[in-house]
Amino acid sequence: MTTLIDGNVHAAALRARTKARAEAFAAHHGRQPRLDVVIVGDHPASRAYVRTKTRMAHETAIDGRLIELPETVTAEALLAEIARLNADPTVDGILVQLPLPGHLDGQMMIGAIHPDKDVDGFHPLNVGKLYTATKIDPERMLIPCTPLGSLMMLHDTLGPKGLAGKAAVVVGRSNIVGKPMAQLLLANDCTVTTAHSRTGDLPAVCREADILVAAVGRPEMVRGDWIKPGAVVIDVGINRVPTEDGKGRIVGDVATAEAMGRAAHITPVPGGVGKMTVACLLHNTVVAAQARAELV
Ligand SMILES: NC(=O)C1=CN([C@@H]2O[C@H](COP(=O)(O)OP(=O)(O)OC[C@H]3O[C@@H](n4cnc5c(N)ncnc54)[C@H](OP(=O)(O)O)[C@@H]3O)[C@@H](O)[C@H]2O)C=CC1
Ligand SMILES: Nc1nc(=O)c2c([nH]1)NC[C@@H]1CN(c3ccc(C(=O)N[C@@H](CCC(=O)O)C(=O)O)cc3)C=[N+]21
Ligand SMILES: [Mg+2]
Repeated sequence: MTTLIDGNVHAAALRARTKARAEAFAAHHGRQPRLDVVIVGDHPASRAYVRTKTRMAHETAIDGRLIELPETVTAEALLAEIARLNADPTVDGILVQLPLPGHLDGQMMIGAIHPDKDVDGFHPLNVGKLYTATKIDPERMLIPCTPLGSLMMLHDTLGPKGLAGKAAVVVGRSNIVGKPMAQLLLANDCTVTTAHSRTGDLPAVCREADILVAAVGRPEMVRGDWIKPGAVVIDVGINRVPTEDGKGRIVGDVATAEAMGRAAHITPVPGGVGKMTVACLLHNTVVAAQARAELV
């Protein structure tokens, strides 16, 4: 028997707790926590994601704003926009949607965001804190949203001590998902393997995993027989694949139908990790707002 880990349920619970905190913040400070999302260009999928983020913010008593810049914006103009948001005391969280157009350096833009407002947890200072922390505390650190959401679902599924000693395999080593995910699992006492495109015999590596996280960006690459019976599978992938009716549909990086009956628990796509990513972004916004309010 395989159970689905319902991202909608987990995300709704986290958003409810976050909303209560956001309302308490507003009652105390006379303004809502504020999140500014910067999007460059008009890639349709990116547009859809950022709209979800600002809509969910409003439903969570957070002042979510969208700043839309043209595809042709210069690095200087984008840096000036980030500097303006850094200097505005009513802005608690800044997110620059990635990827950026080719003429802009994403790492440079992330480095320009004030670390206290870096609700993605991508700034080198926050990355360094995550890397060196002996205790992961999502109340005191800005942790990348997708790995944090995945970790929260693992905690809820396996129990607070349920990760210790488990063999965890993360497929993918990006700075936004794979690497911070491996770091969180390590901090939770898993024995962690990070696999990537140069890994030899990836199916054999995956078969060792008690906890398998797929963050690759290849539709249904992880087959059912790569999954150790009884494993917990976190499917981070969001892949749009064509369908006969021309509308297309979203699938993950795991062949979910094949995993059924093999995995103990698996996150569906859609309705899994993605929902927690957005909820964690709102959580981080309130954490950032509270931390900044303590500073003044
Ligand atoms: N649900 C959510 O909230 C989110 C979902 N996503 C989705 O997660 C997926 C991964 O995103 P992201 O980390 O940004 O992607 P990247 O493209 O930045 O990284 C993909 C990683 O997968 C590895 N990889 C690629 N092909 C293979 C292969 N054949 N075998 C083994 N490893 C491989 C790459 O290895 P190498 O380093 O060697 O090139 C790389 O490390 C995407 O589908 C993305 O849309 C992303 C963010 C949030
Ligand atoms: N600076 C930055 N921070 C990010 O966190 C960031 C980013 N850039 N660039 C793109 C990726 C991708 N990402 C997702 C967020 C929500 C869903 C999501 O809500 N998914 C839903 C719906 C999926 C759908 O229907 O498209 C689900 O999985 O159920 C997915 C993916 C955040 N990212
Ligand atoms: Mg994120």
